[in-house]
Amino acid sequence: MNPKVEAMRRVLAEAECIADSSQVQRAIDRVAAEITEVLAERDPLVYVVMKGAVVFAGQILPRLRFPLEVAYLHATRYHDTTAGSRLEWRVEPTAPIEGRPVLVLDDILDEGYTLAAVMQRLRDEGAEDVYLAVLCHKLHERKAYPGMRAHFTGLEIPDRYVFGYGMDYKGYWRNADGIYAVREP
Ligand SMILES: O=P(O)(O)OC[C@H]1O[C@H](OP(=O)(O)OP(=O)(O)O)[C@H](O)[C@@H]1O
Ligand code: HPA
Repeated sequence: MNPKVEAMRRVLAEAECIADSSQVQRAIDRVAAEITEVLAERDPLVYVVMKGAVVFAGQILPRLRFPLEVAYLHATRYHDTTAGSRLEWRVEPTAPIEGRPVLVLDDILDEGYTLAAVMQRLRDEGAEDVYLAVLCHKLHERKAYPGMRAHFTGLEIPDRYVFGYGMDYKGYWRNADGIYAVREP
C-alpha cells in the first residue's frame, strides 16, 4: 500500500463537504448565464489560469454558447503547499489581446494576489476590459486590496483550506467531485 495514497484517501474521508457536486453545478449554470449576458456579443478571449481553473473551465466553457477563443497561462504561488508565497509565472500570456475584452477563469479568489497580478498583466498588454470569473470566493479580510471581488462568482466559501473542482491539497484531489474543507488539525 502506497502511504501517500492512503494519506490522501484519509484527507478526503475526513474532510468536510462545503458544496456537493449539484450545488457546484448550479453555481456554474448561474455564472455561465451571467457571463453570457455581459460578453455574448463581444468576441472575448478567455484566459484559463492553470492549473486550478482546469475543471471550472472544462465545465463552464460548454455552457458559454457564443463565439469566443481560449488561451491559458500558469501563475502559481502555493506550490503544493497550503500557504501562498511569491508569485511565479510558469507560462506567460502570449495571445494578442490589444483592444479585446478578456475573461479570466480561475478556481478561487483567496488572498487575491495571483489574480490581481494576472489582471494587471493583461491590462498592461492592452486588453480592452478584463473580467474575472471564479468558482469560489473565500470570505476573509486579507485580500490584496479591501473589497476585492471577481465580476462573476460561483460560491462564497468559509475561510478554510479547500480542495476539489480543480483546487488541490498538496497537489492531490483536484479531481474531487465537490468542494471540501481540509479537517482542522
Ligand atoms: O488568491 P490567492 O491567495 O493568490 O490564491 C489563489 C490562487 O492560488 C491557486 O493557484 P496555485 O498557486 O495553487 O497554483 P496552481 O493553480 O497551479 O495549483 C489558485 O488556482 C489561484 O490561482
Ligand atoms: O483554499 C485553497 N485551496 C486550494 N488552492 C488554493 N489557493 C488559494 N487558496 C486555496
